[in-house]
Amino acid sequence: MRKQIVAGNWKMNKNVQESVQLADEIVSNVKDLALDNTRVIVTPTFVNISEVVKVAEGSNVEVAAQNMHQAKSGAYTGEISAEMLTSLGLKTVILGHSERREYFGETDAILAEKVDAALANELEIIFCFGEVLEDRKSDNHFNVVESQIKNALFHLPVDAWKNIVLAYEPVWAIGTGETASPEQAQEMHAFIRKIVAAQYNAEVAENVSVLYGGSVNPGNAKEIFSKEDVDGGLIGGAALNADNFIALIKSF
Ligand SMILES: O=C[C@H](O)COP(=O)(O)O
Repeated sequence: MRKQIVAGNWKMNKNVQESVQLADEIVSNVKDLALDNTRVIVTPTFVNISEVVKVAEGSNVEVAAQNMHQAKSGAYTGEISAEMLTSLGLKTVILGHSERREYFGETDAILAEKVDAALANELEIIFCFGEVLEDRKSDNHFNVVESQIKNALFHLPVDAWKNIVLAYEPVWAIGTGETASPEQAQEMHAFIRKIVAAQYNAEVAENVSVLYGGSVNPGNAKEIFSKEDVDGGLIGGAALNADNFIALIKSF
């Protein structure tokens, strides 16, 4: 049975004290929840990961990274390798976020390399993709999503998929307050499962968790998460406040 996941992407927010405080509030609130089939993940910015790892140690809150470089090591000023993440005890990295694609020029080809580097280091990947508004308006959203997934992930062997989580994030819904309707999310998630099944098999498609991201908040999460093919969310703004984040975890 695939896992439900609530992952908070803190993006470039919170200094070290604020990160520790937020992590602390989340850890102490999540501690008493029965999370049989739900994973809770927080992703602080790189410089705050170590401190947040200390707070989350021994708890049911996982810490992940927002990005990594594809090279093993070397002259890549300002970058972080997969091995650096695993050396902190991390097990998961987000790749392909639309902000990385838009502001840092991450192409499908670069993302395929990052995917390979992460998996070579036994990191699980939360792989993000999603269409921009023009694609949605011109009814091109399924093609865009299919090509993003295909170009970065379909070269992988079947067994690599146990380390893949998919996150559909329509760009027009990120940080805008405008969410995809639960029906739009369900429609896309079902499509994603269909193309994964066609490329691999029904079991891979059934087992992969597919998260929705884009203006999820405590007011709309329940309805979105209740959809058959929606296995949770990748949360931005609402993950920066412990009460909101906890409410989302309780929304299944
Ligand atoms: O990674 C998270 C997404 O970009 C969603 O961000 P948001 O919840 O602020 O719209």
